[in-house]
Amino acid sequence: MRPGAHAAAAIEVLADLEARRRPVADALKDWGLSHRFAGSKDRASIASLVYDALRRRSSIVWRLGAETPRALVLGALAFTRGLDADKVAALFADSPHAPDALSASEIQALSNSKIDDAPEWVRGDYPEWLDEKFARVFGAERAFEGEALAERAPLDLRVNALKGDRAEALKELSHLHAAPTPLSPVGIRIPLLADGRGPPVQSEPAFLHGLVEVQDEGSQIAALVAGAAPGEQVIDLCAGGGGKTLALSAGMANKGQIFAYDRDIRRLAPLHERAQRAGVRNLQIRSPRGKEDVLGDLSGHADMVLVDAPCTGTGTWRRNPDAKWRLRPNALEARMAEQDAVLDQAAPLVKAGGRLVYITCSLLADENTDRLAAFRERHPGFVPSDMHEAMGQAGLAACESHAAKDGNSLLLTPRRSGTDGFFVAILKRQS
Ligand SMILES: C[S@@+](CC[C@H](N)C(=O)[O-])C[C@H]1O[C@@H](n2cnc3c(N)ncnc32)[C@H](O)[C@@H]1O
Repeated sequence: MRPGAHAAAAIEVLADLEARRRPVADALKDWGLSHRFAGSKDRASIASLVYDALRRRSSIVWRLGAETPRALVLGALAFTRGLDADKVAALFADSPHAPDALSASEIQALSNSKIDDAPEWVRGDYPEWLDEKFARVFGAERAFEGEALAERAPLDLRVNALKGDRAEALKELSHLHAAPTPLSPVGIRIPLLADGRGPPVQSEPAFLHGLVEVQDEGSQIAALVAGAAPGEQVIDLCAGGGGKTLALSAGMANKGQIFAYDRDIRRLAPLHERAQRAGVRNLQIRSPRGKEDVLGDLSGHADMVLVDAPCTGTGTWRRNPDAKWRLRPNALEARMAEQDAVLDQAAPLVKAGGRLVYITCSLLADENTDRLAAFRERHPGFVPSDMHEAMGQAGLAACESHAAKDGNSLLLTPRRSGTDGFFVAILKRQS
């Protein structure tokens, strides 16, 4: 397929998304199934164009004065790929399967559009209803934070200390131009391919024998700050597929015990095989069993309970650009209620003197500092720990500038730390 045909296909996929309001991955998959002549490179190019269009949706609509799938693709080519109007016009004329030729008004819009006087939510490419919430956290910087959230995310790996060290992993992955990440001492970054995809690291021997795992640097930092130490009793209450569980186990050098739980047994399922590959030997997976309290025996038992809470995922929009346009106020309300519930569930599991680590991949204060303040009113025996101290102990002195002014939490963002957005706070149980 020629690039013009890729553009036409991207327009089709965006039209399907608009008509059926569903995740972009589903729409792309269906397109692939009904166009079997398209090879994997074609499908990757089409997906990359669709994702770029979604990343910049509101600024493209503002610049081109149209909200059609065609306008989104034109805007993605011009404003994220830097093609001038003549190059876009040539691309639209390069194949019989390309979209219709550019009109004079489209050429003019691509050549002259300006964005400087647009409101923050347009420049920052996030939904208008979130502007007030972004302003609360980022003030006058919010459009810049939004812009960074609209960039492509890097491909990061975590080196598994149970299997080897970073120097070894860098050597094994040198053909992929692997380099250390700037902040996490166990992080490796792999450059993306030209079409925005990462190379297939999951087929690399280093991955297959458990030396590396795919994990964003922000997620690595959140797990490192939690500071699971050898010999501790740790409960990972929202373990999901176990990204943080595996990182905690590596920090514990397989000594002590981790109990991994998630209320959704399907999410936990991959952890069994991942833990085996990673050489984890101190893990008990506590799968939910109907109404049975499978953590009942652990009341007051844990040195640490990690709550990697369900959230809106606003910090991960670089990886899921369609999610930002699908997010609605009622979904935020639902996540907040879940966060309160899971924090209440965590509290009695922590032993006196132990800690509760609260993590989200959201940037919204409603899901972060507000939830902690509400929790502390319900559970006055928990007090905030100093994040500077936690980061120092975790070998993350380079992250200290990302601590909140009061030192009680940490906020990472693509703009500030070059990672996905993560919020972390540690509460100590006094009584
Ligand atoms: C952000 S995801 C966890 C990601 C995972 N920790 C990782 O690093 O890969 C949040 C998880 O919380 C789970 N969850 C939501 N409410 C819960 C609850 N009340 N108890 C336990 N798990 C819950 C969801 O099923 C979801 O898997």
